[in-house]
Amino acid sequence: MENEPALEVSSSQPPPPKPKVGVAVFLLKGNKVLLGRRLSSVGRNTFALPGGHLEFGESFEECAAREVKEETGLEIEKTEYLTVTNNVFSQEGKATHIVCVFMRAVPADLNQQPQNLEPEKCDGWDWYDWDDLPKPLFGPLEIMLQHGFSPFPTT
Ligand SMILES: Nc1nc2c([nH]c(=O)n2[C@H]2C[C@H](O)[C@@H](COP(=O)(O)OP(=O)(O)OP(=O)(O)O)O2)c(=O)[nH]1
Ligand SMILES: [Mg+2]
Repeated sequence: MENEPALEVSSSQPPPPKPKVGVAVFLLKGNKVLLGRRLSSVGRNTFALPGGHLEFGESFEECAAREVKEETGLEIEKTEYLTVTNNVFSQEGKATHIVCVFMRAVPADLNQQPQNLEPEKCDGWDWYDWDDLPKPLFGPLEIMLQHGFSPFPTT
């Protein structure tokens, strides 16, 4: 058997950053959507959907259910894929690249109130009328809306 080429010993340079995969969930109740004001460094003080990063081996639906449960305590159902966006931005001098998968879902129990289970990341969750959304929205969300995106099913 031929010898494997010797592994190149890396120099002191850190490895280049890689894109991450985010999953964000339009949780819908009538004409309302669940939003919370972010306290995380990315998009601080802007209103965003519940969501987070895809874990190794997870489906988009599993990630959506896990993140919504971790952040709000709500169980979701009728989870469906909507769209994907490619977000490259610079935050506090740090380049960030996130491919974000947007899902929609409805709460399993319409009477269950969202809880703020990660208060270090979010100021609190509330339902907002689609026609009267709070400002400012998280950048990637704002751009989608400016392009006329709607998460509601067309029937
Ligand atoms: N939560 C959320 N993330 C979004 C939205 N739009 C969007 O592009 N993303 C992207 C950028 C976020 O940095 C990325 C991951 O979400 P996140 O920032 O809430 O992550 P997290 O700390 O809750 O998750 P984790 O690292 O603990 O898994 O998804 C949105 O409306 N809400
Ligand atoms: Mg999150």
